[in-house]
Amino acid sequence: MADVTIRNLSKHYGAVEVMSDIDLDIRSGEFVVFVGPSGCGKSTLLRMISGLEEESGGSIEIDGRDVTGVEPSERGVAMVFQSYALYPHLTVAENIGFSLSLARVPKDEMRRKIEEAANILQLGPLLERKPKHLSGGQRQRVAIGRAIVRDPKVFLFDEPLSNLDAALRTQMRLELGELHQRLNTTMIYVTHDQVEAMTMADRIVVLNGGRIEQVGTPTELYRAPRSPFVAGFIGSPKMNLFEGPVAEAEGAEVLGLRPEHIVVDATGPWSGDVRLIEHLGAEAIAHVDTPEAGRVIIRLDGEAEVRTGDHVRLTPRPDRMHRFRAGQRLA
Ligand SMILES: Nc1ncnc2c1ncn2[C@@H]1O[C@H](COP(=O)(O)OP(=O)(O)OP(=O)(O)O)[C@@H](O)[C@H]1O
Repeated sequence: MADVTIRNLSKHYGAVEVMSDIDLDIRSGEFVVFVGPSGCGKSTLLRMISGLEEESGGSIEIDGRDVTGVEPSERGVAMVFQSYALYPHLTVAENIGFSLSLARVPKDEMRRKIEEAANILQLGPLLERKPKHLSGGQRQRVAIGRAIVRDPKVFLFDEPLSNLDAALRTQMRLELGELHQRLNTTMIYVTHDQVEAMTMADRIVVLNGGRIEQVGTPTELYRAPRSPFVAGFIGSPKMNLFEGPVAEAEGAEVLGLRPEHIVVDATGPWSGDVRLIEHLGAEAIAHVDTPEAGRVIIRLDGEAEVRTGDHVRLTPRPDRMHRFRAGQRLA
């Protein structure tokens, strides 16, 4: 368990600054997810916390100790990579225990730690297998086991589920959530997938262009996105964003409505043609062309009697309207 405190952190490669002004307080035991589009800097930030990437400016504290410039192995962190990075010639047990054998941990203790990790991750029966005889999900568990035996103060995950199929990803999300509850250790997790962020995080850090856009719980980001960028990035399907009124001095407003806040209603003020419906079972997503607001996406009950080609009337819920100006949320 450890706090992670980041102050004024920056990173440049030569003359190119890819990250700046990063201030972040991660609390002990929190599950924090860094999310953002490709190239926003989430891996760079994680790698700076791990020590794999050198900080260009600012500081990082882990558990009250300034680790800026400290070697990765001395920071008390363990990282799990997307690629698993397992040794093909070693068994599951040897892979999990690799760092312990390097550290010359006594055999008994090593065996106990490997078994403990294997139990948590349900790898017990597979300990003597080589990685090539494991499924993708099992390999990822071995990579996590290797992190667990190191007893880190902070776990760092870099897109660990990206190579798994959709069903397995969902299952591993749950398993990681349970692992976090069980170990109660600070975990920092990088993903470009906002669904992963929403389902797993205690708090989400949204990054954009090397800066933090917003930090908050999934509900906070969903209910009160601070910028049109966060509004469009968090939530699936995306929030509908429209051009709003233009005030002479302040410029144009951007208005936003979530798909569930535009409802089909025979007396609604908007009208539109349904161009496409995506049926998801319990709900359906309709894409509707309206003269009033252009193409809007709405969320329907799965049993709603709406079909492609239908003409519908819609009511936007004014109480759920988000308003932004100059990239910032208006009260
Ligand atoms: N060694 C490097 N030299 C120059 N620029 C780099 C280097 N490594 C990363 N960058 C740049 O830094 C920025 C952040 O990269 P980073 O890998 O952290 O993004 P990311 O958000 O993790 O993206 P992705 O989801 O695609 O992995 C990018 O613009 C990238 O091109």
